[in-house]
Amino acid sequence: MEALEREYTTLNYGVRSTAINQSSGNHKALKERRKLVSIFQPIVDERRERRNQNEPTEEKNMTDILLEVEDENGKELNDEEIIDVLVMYLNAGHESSGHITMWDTVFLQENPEVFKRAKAEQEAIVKSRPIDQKGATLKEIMQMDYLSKVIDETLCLVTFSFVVFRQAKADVIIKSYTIPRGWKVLVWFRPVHLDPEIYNDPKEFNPSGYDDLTPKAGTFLPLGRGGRLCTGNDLAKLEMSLFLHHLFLDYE
Ligand code: HEM
Repeated sequence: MEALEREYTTLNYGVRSTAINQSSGNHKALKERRKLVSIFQPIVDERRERRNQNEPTEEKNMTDILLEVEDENGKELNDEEIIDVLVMYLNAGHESSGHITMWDTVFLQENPEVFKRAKAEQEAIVKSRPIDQKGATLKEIMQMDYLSKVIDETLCLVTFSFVVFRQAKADVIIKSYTIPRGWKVLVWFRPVHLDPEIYNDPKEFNPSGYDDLTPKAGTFLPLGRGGRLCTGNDLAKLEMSLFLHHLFLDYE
């Protein structure tokens, strides 16, 4: 696991950098990616072999499912495609929520009033819980209104995925500038979240700012938008809520 984390760290440093030369972050990231592929390949080989031999597996995992899927013409994924999905999911699903949770704890520590209010909400939820209930339920998580705002504010302030890549499918005109069809575009999310015309005091950590706010389309982007919206957005929020729920209740 530690070795995987090291490879991912280098990959992440270079993933949004420009391919300038052999010592650039981008070049190193591609090198680390090849290492990750070589870590995943034997896993895919082993699972494929089991499948070919019809060997029962104790537990079906994501690799097994990816080996099974077919498109509308019955075409299966090849090894490269399967490994691509595995590399991407581990990265997208692990680093991001861990990072934001870390920032949640930092902002909560720096803002004792917010901490107090968020803790009180959790304590109230637990108070009205049946005595024999173990752990938080989904219904309770839906009631964590203030905690949800704490997480949204952290997501916004940090904007972990600060930029995404797109390619213009047609000529696009924005404020008299033309982005020609086929051009690659970097879409910067962070300046949107830090724009004082959209958010009051955007650099302040203020979860209550969401009390009466219905963000206008395209102004809340920490989890992306449109067809490529983060597939793990609900899972990420669930993970972060559960972590903070236990942090508030079990630690001083
Ligand atoms: C706080 C946590 C997270 C943040 C901030 C985050 C952010 C994002 C953003 C901004 C995108 C859009 C990228 C783009 O438009 O090109 C994205 C896509 C994606 N995320 Fe997340 N994510 C988080 C957690 C997760 C988790 C937990 C998973 C999976 C378990 C996940 C899986 C994915 C996948 C698969 C995509 C690609 C979707 C596609 O291109 O169709 N993410 N994420």
